[in-house]
Amino acid sequence: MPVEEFVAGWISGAVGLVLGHPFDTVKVRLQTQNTYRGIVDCVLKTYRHESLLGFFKGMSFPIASVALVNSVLFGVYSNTLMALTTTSHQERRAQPPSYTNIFIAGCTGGLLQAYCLAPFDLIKVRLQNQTEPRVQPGSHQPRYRGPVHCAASIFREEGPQGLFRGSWALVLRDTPTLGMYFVTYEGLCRQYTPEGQNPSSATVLVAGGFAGIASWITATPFDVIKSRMQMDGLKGRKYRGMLDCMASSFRQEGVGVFFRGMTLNSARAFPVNAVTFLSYEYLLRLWR
Ligand SMILES: CN(C)C(=N)NCCC[C@H](N)C(=O)O
Repeated sequence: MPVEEFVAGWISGAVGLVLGHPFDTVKVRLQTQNTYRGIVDCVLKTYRHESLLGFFKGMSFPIASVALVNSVLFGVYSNTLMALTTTSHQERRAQPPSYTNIFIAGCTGGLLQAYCLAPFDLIKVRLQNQTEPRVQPGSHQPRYRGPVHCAASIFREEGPQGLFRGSWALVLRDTPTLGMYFVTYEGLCRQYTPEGQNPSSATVLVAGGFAGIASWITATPFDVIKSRMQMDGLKGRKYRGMLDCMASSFRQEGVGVFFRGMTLNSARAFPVNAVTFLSYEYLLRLWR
C-alpha cells in the first residue's frame, strides 16, 4: 500500500487548513447563531470582541487530526482507485481511469474520512462558537477551556455517542461531494494538460481550487444541518434528529437557510484546495 499517498494527504491538508480556518470560523458562526447581520458584521464583532485570535478558535484539534483525516481521504481515494483500475498514482497519467471509477473512489474516501472527522469537527464547531474573549483572571469563563476539556465534557455530559453528534449529516455532506471533488479535479487537469503528461503547477492550482468550490457549493446545505446538529445538545436538545433539524430550520428561516455560509465556503475553498492539491502532487512527485 503506497504510504506516501497518506503522508502527502496529511501535509497538504495541514497547509490548507491554517489558511482557511478564519473563513471557517465566520461561516460556522453564521450558520449556527442568529445574532449577526452578515459576513461583515460577524467579522467586525469577532475582531472587536475577541481580537484576531477569535478567528483561530478551535484550530488545534483540526491541525492534530488533519494527519488522520486527510491521509484517510487521499489514501483511501488513491488505493480504491488502484483496486478498481490496477494503476498506481504514477501510471495514472498514461492510463487515465474512468470518471465513474474516480467518483466511486472519491465517495469511498469521503465516507471513511467523515467517520474519522466527526468527533474532531464537533469539537472545532463547539469551540468556534464560544464568543468570549481570551480568558483573563476573574473574567467570565467560557464553557470549554480548550479542546481536551471540550471532548471530556461532551463525553461526560452527552455520553460517547455525543462525540458523534451530527455525523449522519457529515456523512451525507462528504460522500457524494468528495466523489464530485475528485472528478472535477481530474476533469480540469485532463482538459488543460497534454495527454500523458503531468499537469503544470498552475493547472493543479486552478483545478484544485475549482474542485474545492464545486464540492463546497453542493455540500453547503448538509454543512448547515451538520453544524446545527453539532451545536444541539449544548443547552438541551432542540431537534429530534437530522430530519427534524432540516424541517424546523426550513419552517423558521425559509429555504435560504440551506445556503447560509455558501459564499464563505466557496471563498475559503479556492485557496485551501488549490494549496492542498498542489502540495499533494508536489510531494508525490518528490518521493517518486
Ligand atoms: C466538500 N467537502 C467536504 C470537501 N471538499 N472536502 C474535502 C476538503 C478538503 C479541504 N480540507 C477543505 O476543507 O476544503
